[in-house]
Amino acid sequence: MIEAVGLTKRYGAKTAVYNLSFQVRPGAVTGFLGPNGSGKSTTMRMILGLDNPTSGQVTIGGFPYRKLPNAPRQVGALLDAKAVHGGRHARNHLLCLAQLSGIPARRVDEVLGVVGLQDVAKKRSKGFSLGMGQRLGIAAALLGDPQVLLFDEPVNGLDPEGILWVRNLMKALAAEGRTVFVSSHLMSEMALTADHLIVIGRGQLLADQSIKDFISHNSADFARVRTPETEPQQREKLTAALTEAGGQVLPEQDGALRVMGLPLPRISDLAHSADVRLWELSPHQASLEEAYMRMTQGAVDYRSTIDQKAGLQQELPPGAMPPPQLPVAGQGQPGWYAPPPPQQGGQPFAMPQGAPQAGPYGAPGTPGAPGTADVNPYAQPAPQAPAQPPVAPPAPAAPATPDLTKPEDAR
Ligand SMILES: Nc1ncnc2c1ncn2[C@@H]1O[C@H](COP(=O)(O)OP(=O)(O)OP(=O)(O)O)[C@@H](O)[C@H]1O
Repeated sequence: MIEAVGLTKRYGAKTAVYNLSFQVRPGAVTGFLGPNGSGKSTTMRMILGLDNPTSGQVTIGGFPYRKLPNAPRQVGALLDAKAVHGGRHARNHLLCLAQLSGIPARRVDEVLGVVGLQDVAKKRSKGFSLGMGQRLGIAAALLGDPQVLLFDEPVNGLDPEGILWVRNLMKALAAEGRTVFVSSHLMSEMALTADHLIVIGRGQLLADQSIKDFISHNSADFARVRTPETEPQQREKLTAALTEAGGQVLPEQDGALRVMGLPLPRISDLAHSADVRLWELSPHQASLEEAYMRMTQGAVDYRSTIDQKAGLQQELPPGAMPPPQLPVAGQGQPGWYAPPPPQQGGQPFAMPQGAPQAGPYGAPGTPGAPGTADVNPYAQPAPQAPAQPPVAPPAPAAPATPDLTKPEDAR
């Protein structure tokens, strides 16, 4: 198990990671998510003893990495696939790593087979594609047959077959009881691979929960309902009936209705009672991407502000009208990319603040832990922190978090 307690890392004036506490358990794939620059790689480097925390600590199986007996046999990692001596053959590269750790040479050929590089084992890695480099990095991580594995963006540059292979590999490693901690920006892939998520924003913990809970706490499922287009009054009648029954009804661009807060059978019954015919009644489940975008939208540091097509557009002659924009399904609607929270007053952005509290999975809190006495560089006068930040109970909406919508310098 990997355990971080009050982990903080500063680079000069820059706080890359702040007071991060979490556990990564064996037997599951734990996804590590966060926007660019949120501190994922820094956290992974501290786990691997490549960077020293400014305060707090992180241990693997109870030991800081540098104190782990025979660490390469216990922990394998892929941090930067390009960190390879390009002039060396793939096999020689792995052989060097194996010899440094007392791993027998036959294991090198084994892992080359596992990652599918056996045919290019004698080729210099500087000629490798991005995907081949990733495979070589994964081979290096597997070399010591470790119980704990860390992968920073392992599917970066892999083709669909490679992505599927990595997904199955991660799951298989976890199924063998290993601890698998993997970062990725590919939400669709993470949704298929990870069992549990740790999400950070600007170096701080935003969520530590199962994928299922993460999606349900940060997005809302809804039903799409369509009435006959030829009879608009039916749509009005149904909207009134659903609203009266406590549903939230939003018009979709194609004329359908998006209904939240009512189960499908109830919608069907209400339509029947109102004598409204339905052409469509379908369930829509929120995706991990929607939930993630919703949770992290206030913690994104790097966002394009410029319409990249602007410079390509020709100026219109005086008096001319621009051509009509083709509608994009759902775009501009409330909930596009950021569906409403599951319950009014939910606190999907709640982050740990205030008094030390119980850690995830009932781990002890961090009173007196190194780092907790630090001044939070992001702190603003904030109301009561939730008792269990990642899974905030319904409460009157309140900004329990620092204002992450402002750039750090402006706070
Ligand atoms: N050695 C360093 N010196 C100074 N600042 C650093 C250093 N390493 C990281 N940082 C800063 O710390 C912050 C976190 O960086 P980090 O690379 O950990 O983020 P990340 O979540 O891995 O980002 P990405 O998703 O883009 O890979 C960034 O603002 C980065 O500029």
